[in-house]
Amino acid sequence: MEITYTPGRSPVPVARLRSVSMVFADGTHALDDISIELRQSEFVSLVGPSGCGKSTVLRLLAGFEVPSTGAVETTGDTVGYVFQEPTLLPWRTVAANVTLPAQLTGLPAATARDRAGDVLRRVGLTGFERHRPGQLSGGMRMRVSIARALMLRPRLFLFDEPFGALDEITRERLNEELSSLFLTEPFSGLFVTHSVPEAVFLSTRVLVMSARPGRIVADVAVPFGWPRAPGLRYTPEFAALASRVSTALRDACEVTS
Ligand SMILES: Nc1ncnc2c1ncn2[C@@H]1O[C@H](COP(=O)(O)OP(=O)(O)OP(=O)(O)O)[C@@H](O)[C@H]1O
Repeated sequence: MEITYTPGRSPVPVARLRSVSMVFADGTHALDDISIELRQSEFVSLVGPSGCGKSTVLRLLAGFEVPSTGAVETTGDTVGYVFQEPTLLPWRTVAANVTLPAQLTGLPAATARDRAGDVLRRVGLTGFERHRPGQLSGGMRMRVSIARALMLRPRLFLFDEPFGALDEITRERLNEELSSLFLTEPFSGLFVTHSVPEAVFLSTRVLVMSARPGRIVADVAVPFGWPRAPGLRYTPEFAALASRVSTALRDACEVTS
């Protein structure tokens, strides 16, 4: 595999939250003075207790929400968003689901077809173009969802716990595929997960959030090289780093509970 850059080493910011607090209309205080910077070619995971505001961070970066105080800054480039549910249209084929964003943005049909073939190949779904979502496994449906997001060539890719509902083996395989994709596509990723091993395996950096209202309580660099072999998970270095993240997470839960 050809790596065209050094993951995590660029100083160029692609997205920032600056001292952001978020209080919803019903008074729920979701985020408290949170600052996050995501740089080019970084893949950052966000872990934290349930309800601490992880999805809110993604929604702010996507522009779906406006902060109560503070600033959200992005480059304005295309954003890809992958949700926990694949959210596919059941009556459309795989190819027709994947080309939907291209249709909605007015990409010429021939370009969309070519690009769909390319992104489906990248997620290992060549040959399934004519299948409907109901004929696919959960992991395959999630691959379609990722392929659909790739269609618009996002520079900023936001993942809201996309593999949480999958079995362990499928999840690990998709982690490996996503990490390969990260090396060949020019996006910066912010990945929400409840799984510490998943966060460490995928990331150049892991951010740990406190319980609500969410704050960043730890910023752990992941120094492992790329590409990442599946066996990395069984090394003492991996276990030590996962343990650091888990400890920070446990401390974060205990401080506020
Ligand atoms: N539109 C909204 N109005 C009111 N409260 C909201 C709204 N959206 C989210 N919240 C609340 O804000 C808090 C943070 O929600 P968020 O979904 O960001 O947490 P999360 O860390 O992603 O949770 P989980 O890990 O369980 O998915 C929660 O208490 C949630 O109930």
